[in-house]
This record gives sequence, C-alpha cells and structure tokens, in this order.
Amino acid sequence: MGSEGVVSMMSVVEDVLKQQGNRLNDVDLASRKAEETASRRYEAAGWLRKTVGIVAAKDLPEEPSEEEFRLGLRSGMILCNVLNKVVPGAIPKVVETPGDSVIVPDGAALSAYQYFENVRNFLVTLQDMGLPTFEASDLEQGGKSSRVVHCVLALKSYHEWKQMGEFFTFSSKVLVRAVLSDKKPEEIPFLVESMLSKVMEEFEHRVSSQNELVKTTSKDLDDGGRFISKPKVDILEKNCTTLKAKGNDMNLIDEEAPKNMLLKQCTILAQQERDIQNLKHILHTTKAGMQYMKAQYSEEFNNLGKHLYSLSHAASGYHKVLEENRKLYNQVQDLKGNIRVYCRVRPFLPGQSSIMSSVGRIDDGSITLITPLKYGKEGRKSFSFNKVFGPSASQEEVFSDTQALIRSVLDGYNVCIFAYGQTGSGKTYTMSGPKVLNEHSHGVNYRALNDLFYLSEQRKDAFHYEIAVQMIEIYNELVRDLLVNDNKIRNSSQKGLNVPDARLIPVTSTSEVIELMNIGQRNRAVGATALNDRSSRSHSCLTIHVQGREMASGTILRGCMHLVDLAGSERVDKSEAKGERLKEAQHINKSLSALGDVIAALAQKNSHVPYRNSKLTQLLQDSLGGQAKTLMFVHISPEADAIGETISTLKFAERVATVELGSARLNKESGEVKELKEQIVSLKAALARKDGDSEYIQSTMSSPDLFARKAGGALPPCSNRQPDGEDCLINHRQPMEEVGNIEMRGNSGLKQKNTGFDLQQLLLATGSHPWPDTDSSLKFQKHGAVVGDDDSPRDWEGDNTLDFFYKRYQSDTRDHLEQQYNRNIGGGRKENHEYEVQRNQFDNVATDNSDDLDAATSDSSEADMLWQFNLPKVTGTPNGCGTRIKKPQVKLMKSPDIRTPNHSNIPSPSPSRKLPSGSAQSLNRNSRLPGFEVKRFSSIGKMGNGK
Ligand SMILES: Nc1ncnc2c1ncn2[C@@H]1O[C@H](COP(=O)(O)OP(=O)(O)OP(=O)(O)O)[C@@H](O)[C@H]1O
Repeated sequence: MGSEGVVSMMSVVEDVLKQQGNRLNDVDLASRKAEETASRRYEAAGWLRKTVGIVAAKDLPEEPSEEEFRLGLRSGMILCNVLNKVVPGAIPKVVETPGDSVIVPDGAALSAYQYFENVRNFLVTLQDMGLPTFEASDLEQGGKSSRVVHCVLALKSYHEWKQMGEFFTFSSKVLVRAVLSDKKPEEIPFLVESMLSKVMEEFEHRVSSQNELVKTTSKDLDDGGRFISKPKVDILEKNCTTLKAKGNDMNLIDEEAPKNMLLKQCTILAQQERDIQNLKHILHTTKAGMQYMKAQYSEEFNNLGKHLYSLSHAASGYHKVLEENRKLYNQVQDLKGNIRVYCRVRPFLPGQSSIMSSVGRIDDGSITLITPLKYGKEGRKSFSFNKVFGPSASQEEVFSDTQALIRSVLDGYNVCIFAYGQTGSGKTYTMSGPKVLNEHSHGVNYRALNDLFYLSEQRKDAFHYEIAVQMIEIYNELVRDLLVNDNKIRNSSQKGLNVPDARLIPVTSTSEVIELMNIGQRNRAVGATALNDRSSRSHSCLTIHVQGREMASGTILRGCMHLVDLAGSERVDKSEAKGERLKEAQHINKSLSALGDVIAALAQKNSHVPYRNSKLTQLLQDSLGGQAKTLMFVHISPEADAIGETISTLKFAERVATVELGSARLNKESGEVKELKEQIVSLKAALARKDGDSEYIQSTMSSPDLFARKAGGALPPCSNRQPDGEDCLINHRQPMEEVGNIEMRGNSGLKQKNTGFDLQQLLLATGSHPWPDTDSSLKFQKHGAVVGDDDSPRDWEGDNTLDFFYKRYQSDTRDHLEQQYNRNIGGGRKENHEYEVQRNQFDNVATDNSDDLDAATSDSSEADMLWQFNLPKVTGTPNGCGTRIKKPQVKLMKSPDIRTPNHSNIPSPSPSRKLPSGSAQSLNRNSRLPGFEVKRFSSIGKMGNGK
C-alpha cells in the first residue's frame, strides 16, 4: 500500500471520526464533550497513524513469535482504542498490555485473548449490521483493518479457541445509538427492522442450539453416559457445520483461518466427547466392578459367617467332646475303681498379698507349681488330677462333678468323699462352706444331701427310700459320736473303732440333716473350748445311709455315703506346737501318715494293707478298700511359704489317684432273696417257739430291719441309753448296730444276746468237726465284735483251709443237710431250723443268679464289720474285700468227700480265729463260703442280725 492510500485512509478515518464525534454530541452530551476534546482526537489520530503504520510494516503470522505477538497485540490495542473513540463505551480502552493480558482504565486485567475476541465480535456485529464505518470495501480497500482483525484472530488461535470464555458485554443502547446517529430518519425504520430481524434470527438460532444441547446432555445423563449417542454426534456435527458455515460467512476474515479453527474446535469437542465417553465407560466399568466386588464381598461375608458358625459349632462340639472324654475317662477310672482326685486351690485370704503365689498355671486337669531351687532346678513342678479348680472356682463348680456320685448312693453304691490338705487350705470350706452360709456358699455336704433328697423325691413313684445319718469325729485317736449331747467319748478303745455306739438318725429332709450337723458342730465346739480349736484338729465324718426299696420288684438297694473332713496336716516343727497341741498334731500326723501307708499299699497292690494303724484308716477302710466310689478333694494354699506342704500334699494326692479299688459294687438284694430271708426268719421263729425260746421269738418276730421296723411312718424308738428329754431327732436315734448297712436287718435277738458266731457250730452243722479251740486271741467285745489281740490285718487269701473247706462244703452240703433234716424231721429239733437255713443258703449259692449282688451286698457291710470289730478280712483280695470268691467256682467245685471231712486236712484258718459257740442259729445264707461265713457272722455281730 502506497503513502497515498495511507493518507486517504487516514483522511477517511478522520472524517468518520469527525462525523461520529459530532453525532455523538447530539446523542450524549456529556460523552460527546469528552470525546470532542482536541487532545483526544489528536491522540486518536496519532494512534491510528501509528497503528496502521506498524501493521502495514508487517503481516502477523498465524503462530507468531513472542515479538510478533507483542507487536500484534499492540496493534490490536491501538485499533481498539481507535474504535473506542469511534464508538465510545463499546470497547474499553487499553492502558497496557503486559504479558498476554490487557489492562483496562479501571485497572482490571483481562486476558488479551478475551479482549480481542470481544473486539472481533464487535467488529463482526458492526459489519453484520452493515455499518458504513466498517464497510468491507473500506477495509479491503485500506486492508489495514482486516490485518488487525487477522492479527486478533491469530492471537485467538495462539491461545486456543477452547479457552474462549466470557465476552465483553457492551451496551446495545450505545451501539444502536452509534449506528443510527448518522442515518437519515427515513432509513431508521428499515435499519431497525433489519437489525431486529438479525437479532431475532441469532437469538432463535442460539436458543434452538441451546435446547438441543440441553436435551442431549440430559439424555446422556439419563443413559448413564455409557456411549456417545447418535443424536449427540449429529448435534456435534451440526454444530461444527454451523460453525464452519459461520466461518464461511465471515467476510471480514480469511477463508482458511475460521475453517481451521472450526475444525479444530470440532476436533477438540469430539475429543472431549470421546474423553467424556471414556470416562463414562470407565465409570461404568468401575461401577460394575464395584457392584461385582460388593456382591463378592457380601458372598464372602456370608461364607465367612457360615464358616464362623461352623467353627463355633465345631468349637462347642470340641468342648462337648472334651467334656465327654473327661466323663468317659472318669467312667474308665470308676470302672477301674480309681479314686477320683480333684485338686482345689484356695484363694488368698483377705489381707494376704497375692504377689507371691506358688501356683504358676492351672489347666483343666493339671497344676504347675513354681518351686524354689531346693525342690529342683526346673523351678516348676506339675501334677495331674481328674480336675483342678482354681482359686476362683465356685462351690457349685466344685460340686458339679460330684453329683453323679450322689445318684450312685441311691443306686446302691457306697461312696466316700473326703477332703485332704494342709491346715487352713480350705477343706472345711469345700465340705461345709464358710462360716456365714448362703445359697451360693453351701459346701459339698449340703449340696450332696440336697441332691440326695431331691433325687429320692424324683424317684418316689418307683422307689421308697429311707435315709439315716451318723456323725462322728476322731480326735486324738478317740472316736466320738457327735450326735450325742453327753459329750462322752463313746469308745476309747485303742483297738477298735467302736462305731456301733454312734447314733444313726433317720431323716427325711436336708434341713433335718443340717439340724443334725449343727448339733454335731456344737458338740464339736464343746470340745474345742477345752482343747483349743479342736474342730480343725479332729477328723469329722458325716455318714448317710440310704435304703431304697423298688416298689415293683421289692428289690432292696443300700448305699452309704461318707463325707469326711480330715484334720489339717501340719509340720510340727514349723508350727512349734507344744503340749496338747503337739499331741494333737502328732495324732493327726500319725493318722494321716497311716492313711499314706494304706494308700501306698493299695497303690502297690500289696497283699497287706495296714488299715488298722489308725482310727482314720479304719474309718475309711470300706471306702479305700471296699469297692466304694471314692473321691478326694485335695486342697492347697497358694502362699509361697507353704510350698513344702503343698508339694507333699500334691505328691500324696497323685499317689492316691493311682490307687485302683476295683469297680464299685452294687448293694442290691432282689425281692426273691428278701422273701427267702423272711422265710428263714419265720422258720427260725417257729423252731424257736417250739423250743420255748421266748426271748428269741420276741426278737425274731420283730421286723428284721431298721427300715422295716419304721414301716408305717413311725421312726424307730430311741435307744434305752438315750437320756430323756433330748432333742426329738436325738430321740429317734438308733444304735448303729441296728441300722448299719444291709446286714443290719432283723434278728435283733442275736444282737441282744451280744453273741458272735461259732464257726465250729457251722462245721458241726455241716458234719464237719469244729476247729480246735486253740486260741483265745480272737475275742468278742461286748457288742459281739471280734477283736484280734493284734491289730495286724490277716490275709487269708492263701489259706488252703478255706479252699478245702469251701470245696467240700460247696459240693456236698446240700446232701448232708437233707440227710440231717430227714433225721430230725418231726423231732422239733433246733437242727431242723439250721438245716432250713443252710439249705436255703445252699440253694441260693447253687441257683441264685443274684450271687454277685449278694456278694456286693455283703461287701458293703463287710468293711463296717471289720471296722467295727477289728476283725481281719477273710476274703481273697489283698485288701480284705470279699470279692475274689467267684460264682463259677462256687458252682463247679465238687468233692465227694464232704460228709466226713477229714479235719486233719482242714487246718484252722488262723489260731486267732477262734470263735465262740452258740451262734449257729445266726447263720446267714451267705455262709456258703467260709470267707463269707466269717464275714457274715461278723456282720451279724455288728448289726445284730445276719439273715
Ligand atoms: N475357696 C475359698 N474361697 C474363699 N475362702 C476360702 C476358700 N477356701 C478356704 N477359704 C477360707 O480360708 C480359711 C481356712 O479355710 P478352712 O477352715 O476351710 O481350712 P481347713 O483346711 O478346713 O483348715 P483346718 O485344717 O484348720 O480345719 C477360712 O477363712 C475360709 O473361709
């Protein structure tokens, strides 16, 4: 472009400016005043000149360098300021162009891109309106303005279209004014109409595209944005087309630039759509993944729940199995006859420090002690028992395993529960409870009795039970009946435990027993005042005798239960006991060590078991050696300084646990046997009547057993020895010999005679010669007890005499008796009675299938007998139980030679076994065996009747 062109352009512009300035004056006086100032005009003209000159100097490339960009920016700024002059207020003036921003007069910084975009739009609008100022021809003619616009568009592309955002708003009022200011009045309606139609067109176009966009967006949102929807693509394309078309329509700019820009915009939009779709897809996938994971999680959670349930089920099953195992183990132990041993650890007492405990660990069945060096390097010692109860175990827990034993008593077994342990270790607490009793603190005694009465009540439709109680203490080797108020020691014999003098009192409820126990405790306390805390220095034993009759069959079951609270073991040197206390301690230790000896002998299965070395071992004899079910609670204190006693206590207890007593025996007597016994009694009575033995008749006619005597609900009368005015229960006391065990039944006449039995009579009755009365060492005490001079137990197991006699007797007694009977028949002789008795006995031996029961029955009382009479056992077992005589032997043994036994071949069982005469009529059917005979007669001696 030549200088002429520039000048003419300048003059055109100057004219326009002039014209416009004049017109604006008319429209807005204030504005015009400002715009009309010479300096501004001049300035505007100068800017314009400069701008045009610069732009003319160089075309701005599409992607300008920094310098080019700044140049273009500056050109645009100048142009805009010119335009600002032309249309005041339409475009803000540019004060500065720092970086790529534009500072307007009020100091606000705008992005250059936004600013020039607005300028472009403004120019396009003006052009669209057909304003003369910006006639295309003018621009094209001058070419400068188009370059400026180009420059602006180039800037736009430089900053990318996508950043396009806000547009300047400018006052349409101002614009209209500017447009109409130089128009003739007649042109105005046309112009306004044209402008309005364009505005409407644009407005409608924008509204419709806006609506479509809104619809598409909402549909996409409804679809969850899964994929690019076809309509949307169409809209995009349409938009692109529109944009392209628009670009084509733009006459003010180059053909290519808008096309490129539109294409770019489309590409960018499409890309963005794709991105959005991808994102949506990812979102969808993630959602699906989440849902899948959620489902999986909940499934796994369910499975875990099921697994946990099955685990807990298995765990409870495991515990059940453990419990079952323990029960089975206990059953096996019971079958083997092992003494059950439960260990209980006392808690620290109030005021004691619990830091120094000797107990390290307690498991279900084992306890580990922490031991000082002197007990071994390991520092630990473990002991195993049937169960170990820790310090926190409740009375109920401790009793829980004992319940089965209570049932056994009602089933006809003998049971012994005893508490062992060092002084103050909690024996009395376990057996009776603490001083202040409540429902939870009741000890084994109370609970056992409660159960006993409860179970007997439950069985009342099938069984009729009668229960009686005895209570004794052993103090300094003297036995004392605690249920007698006179406080006399009933038997001070050092040779025998003369328990028959201990009262046996029928009871019908736990409270009655508690009442008796209180009496017993009071009696114990009387001693205690004199002898310094005697209650803990003596062994006490509560014995409960139970007899049950099965109503349907008449079968009799007898069981008894000893509940023994032993005196505490004590180290004399440690306690520094002196005088009476020392004597007590020595007695206690002696009896406990005797107990230890008995246990050791039993554990080693020795043939000799030294029961007689103390009253205690005699008391426990039927529990330790008589096939009873025996349970020991061993107690220990937790204090570290008691470790010595604790270890020896537990060692002792472990030894006890190894003792096998043989399986417990059932004390059962069938109705048939009972009938036979009754027949015997009546036959005896008939014979006695004939003999005029009124005393005998009288006694025989009385009911044969204590419990039978009580029939009709009346309690047995108290003994003659009972002082008048005693407690009602005391008044019902029975001498023990009347009520002891099974063998206490009937034949009280024998008791009253206080006679023993005569084996010689039996031998005579069986055609045997009596054993020579060579020894006076076997004596009868006043109650018929047989006492050896020495206390040593006699083991007759290996005695050939017995075997011999047994064989002879067994095989031929029946014939012999029948012959004897035939000889005596009609003679009214007493021998007939003996014959009947013996024949019955024989029949029982030969035919009675309840043989075992008989044996069991006899056994239950056997120990009592021996205990009472100091009579050594004459059975085959090492410990004196009469259980080794076996029924098959009884039935198979035969000897042709029985009628005239060669007495030279039958040595006396023992020189000490000399028996008094005159008791032949008291023969028991069980006298089929010598061993049994002796035993039976012992029973008779003790109980007063040996039917
Ligand atoms: N399991 C326990 N829980 C709480 N206190 C107990 C427990 N065992 C024992 N005691 C308390 O310990 C003290 C001694 O107990 P207990 O009299 O029963 O011992 P002991 O072995 O019978 O003594 P001794 O041999 O002198 O007769 C008592 O005060 C008793 O209450």
